Amino acid sequence: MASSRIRRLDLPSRSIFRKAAVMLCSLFTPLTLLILLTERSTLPSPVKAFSSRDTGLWSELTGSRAHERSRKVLQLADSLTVPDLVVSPRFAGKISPLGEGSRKLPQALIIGVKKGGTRALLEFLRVHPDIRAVGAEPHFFDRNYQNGLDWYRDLMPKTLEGQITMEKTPSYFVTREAPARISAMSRDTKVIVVVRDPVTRAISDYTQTLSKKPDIPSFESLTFKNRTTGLIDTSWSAIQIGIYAKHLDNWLQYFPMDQILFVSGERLISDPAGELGRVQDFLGLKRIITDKHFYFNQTKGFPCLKKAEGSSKPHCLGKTKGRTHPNIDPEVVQRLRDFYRPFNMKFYQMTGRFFGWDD
Ligand SMILES: Nc1ncnc2c1ncn2[C@@H]1O[C@H](COP(=O)(O)OS(=O)(=O)O)[C@@H](OP(=O)(O)O)[C@H]1O
Repeated sequence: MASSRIRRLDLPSRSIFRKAAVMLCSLFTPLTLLILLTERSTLPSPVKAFSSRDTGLWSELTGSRAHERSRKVLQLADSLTVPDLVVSPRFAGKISPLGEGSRKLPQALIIGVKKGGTRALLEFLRVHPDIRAVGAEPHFFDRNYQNGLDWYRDLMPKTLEGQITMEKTPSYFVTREAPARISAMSRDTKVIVVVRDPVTRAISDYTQTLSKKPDIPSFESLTFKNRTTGLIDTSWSAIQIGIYAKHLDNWLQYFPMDQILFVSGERLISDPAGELGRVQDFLGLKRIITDKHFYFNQTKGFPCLKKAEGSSKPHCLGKTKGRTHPNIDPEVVQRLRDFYRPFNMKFYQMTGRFFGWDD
């Protein structure tokens, strides 16, 4: 009797529990999916798989019907990596993992230079709770401008008031039309340029191309128009990009010097916290990223993050960052040093900062 009473009492209570469980599941499943899909990630490597330079994807995507598709690819590239579910304690209550806030056009851009250390700077900056950045390179102001500002805005992560939206595309610095276009978006845009010794930058650039096309001619033969006369081929992009003073001249037609920050690519490696301090000041942010965030990884040979954004694990940049460079004929290196010296001097004068590439 007792047992049959228990069974009678049990049946309705079990069904109530089952109903409650089903209700909870149906509530939490879409919620979890929403959280996973809403926000973006931190790790650069899968994102880089979509980089136009790496895959030639953009040439496929630039047709008129293709821009919606390309926007989706960039958004997918961002959502492919680890979702940003860990909310900084400082931000608890301010950030909503449900994706509150709105997408805004960037207020600050890392515009260059290619192989200067732009990925390291962006990854380090993303640790700051007041910075939200796109992981992939949108190439809006050079290759995708025809897609329009709404397309561009749609690529951006959602931000709350006070947060800064950022992206990095290193080719902007050498794109003639970029400063006018960025100024047309907003005259107040802050731009950051990571610069590195133009000779090592050129070798780094060549190393990247060589890794994709092992059959290209040697660095030495590409450097010269005529090896006997020693005439440098300034039309080779690896050389051209390093004439910083010339590119900067173009930017100064549209932006005052106090809206442009130059980060030393060398110091970003030897003293990341010091350079990050300057960047945070420039962006008007509290100095939250300090030397406590970095450690030097002996195996990698570079500073790495003790904790990446949205993660509790140490994080170094991927294998394509910090490659071993081929040995270049020292005479060619010297010739390049002589070639760049006057342009470097002009650049130091223009920026008011001595970068020490000509010691
Ligand atoms: N912390 C850290 N870890 C790894 N690599 C670092 C770091 N800081 C700066 N660098 C230097 O960044 C160089 C690559 O520059 P970019 O990220 O601007 O390259 S790219 O234009 O986006 O392809 C890359 O150039 P290479 O050494 O020639 O590979 C690095 O020297």
